[in-house]
Amino acid sequence: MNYTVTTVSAALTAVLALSWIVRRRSNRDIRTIVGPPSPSWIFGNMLQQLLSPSYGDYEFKWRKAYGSVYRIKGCLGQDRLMVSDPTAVQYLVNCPSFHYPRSLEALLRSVYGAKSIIARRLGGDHHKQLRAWMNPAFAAAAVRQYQPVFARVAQRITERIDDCETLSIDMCPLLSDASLSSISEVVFGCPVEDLSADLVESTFQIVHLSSNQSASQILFDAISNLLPGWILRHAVYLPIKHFRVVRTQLHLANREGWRLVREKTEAAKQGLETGGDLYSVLLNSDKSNSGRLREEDVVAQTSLLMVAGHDTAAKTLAFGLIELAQNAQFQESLRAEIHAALGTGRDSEHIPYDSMPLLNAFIKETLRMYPALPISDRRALKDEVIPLSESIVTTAGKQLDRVHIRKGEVVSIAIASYQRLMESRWGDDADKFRPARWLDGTVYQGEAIGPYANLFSFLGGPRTCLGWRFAIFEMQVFLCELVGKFSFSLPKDYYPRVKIANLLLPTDSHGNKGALLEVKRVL
Ligand code: HEM
Repeated sequence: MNYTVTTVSAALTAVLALSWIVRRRSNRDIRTIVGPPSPSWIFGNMLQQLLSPSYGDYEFKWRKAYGSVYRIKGCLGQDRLMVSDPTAVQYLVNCPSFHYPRSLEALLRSVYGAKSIIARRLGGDHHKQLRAWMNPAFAAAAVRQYQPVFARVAQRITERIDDCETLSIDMCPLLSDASLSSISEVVFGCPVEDLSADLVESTFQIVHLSSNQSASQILFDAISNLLPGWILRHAVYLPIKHFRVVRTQLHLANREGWRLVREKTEAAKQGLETGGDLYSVLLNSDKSNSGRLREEDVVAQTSLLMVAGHDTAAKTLAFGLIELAQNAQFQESLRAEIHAALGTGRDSEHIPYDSMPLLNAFIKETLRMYPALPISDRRALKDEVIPLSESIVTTAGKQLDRVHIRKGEVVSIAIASYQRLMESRWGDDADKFRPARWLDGTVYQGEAIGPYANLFSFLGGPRTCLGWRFAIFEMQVFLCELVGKFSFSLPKDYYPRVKIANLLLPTDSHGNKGALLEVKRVL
């Protein structure tokens, strides 16, 4: 009895304390911004946003009803700003006063390591320096040289499809294995089979763990964000299964990273050819102007490149194939374009990938409708003012052309919502998958805010995705191979859905993950 009373009192005290912290931090400006009613104090609108049957069921309607800047309720009565206004999102990614929420920052440090480029974002100059070193390996000319690797890996997907005994194939594992193979060959200079099997398994386990979303996880994240950073950084040492997986990943990635780096430096010392892989390029590059990239800095990128570089591209491709399967006519036209580009007997090395209008319109439309990261939260490190491209009217009837944000408040960059803006960006049918919009002049041609096609799928500003050219080129090569050789259609009674669990995931109508397609040889 005493035990129960104590537990209930402790829980009540904790809830009151958390609600006091949240209220103390809340800001009048945000509270007067219009937004949907909240169905629950504990979860606010978060379950609608993150656990709806299909991602965007609520969010895309809210955007239409309340505009490109509106307020939703987070867990425990917290106010959150949802932003898809083009000026505002651009400001959020360029302004150094906005950083990851504490729980995400702690997670990124734990999975990728404190010295990985993504965890060094607060380091300002250090982050800039690391990017300057890594950038040349991701520049257009460098990425072009990876073509034979992408083509070889794509052929292996074909072989695996040919080996399948059933007509219906879940394309997700095939694409996931293939993108990890590309990363392994391009970044580390060896086939994925030569990497430590434990590390490969651990990488897939991390992807698997991060592709689950639940109400308790959402609440846990919200509470974590209220805790001081040092507690979160130490929490990873708790004896909990998820944390053990995270610790193992970082340990294995560091061990493998050092093995690869030592092998490459040893080979270079002996005057042996080390190849054109990214790690060799980074280790051998001449840094006479800005100091040398240390070996430990190269090693520190191993976990990040393995996890972030493969799952994003694989999921994007899976969504693209699901759309193709639902549009037989476009699929035929795309295949005809690929066959024409291949010509008679021309090998894939000579395909003019950038001059294929349907292929590139299709990739842009896939990235627009299915940004791997549909929403990205930022925490204000100090009081800030976010400018807007269009003014908004508050619940009190006041017109705002900028929004005041207080230190500690969370703003969500609504990437997927931005990519469905009608009037100012993508046209009246922005909710529809229609690659032709990129060819018929529908899309906005003005000032670009992301690195590619005015999209925000790779974010923008000084922390734009480093691998965006890599991802585009890989998708071009994989699609030419797959659509050139196979036709894709949806199995009977299969209704694809889109879920979110950190990244967007394809599922069936029962929530089972995967992209099940009927795949038939056509060439
Ligand atoms: C379709 C595929 C991809 C998408 C949609 C994508 C998207 C993104 C996004 C949105 C970010 C910013 C994350 C944030 O700030 O929260 C990011 C960062 C990053 N991405 Fe990608 N990515 C893709 C593929 C790749 C590939 C293939 C690589 C490497 C080979 C890569 C390497 C990186 C790195 C290193 C960063 C961190 C950059 C920094 O912190 O300065 N990405 N990516």
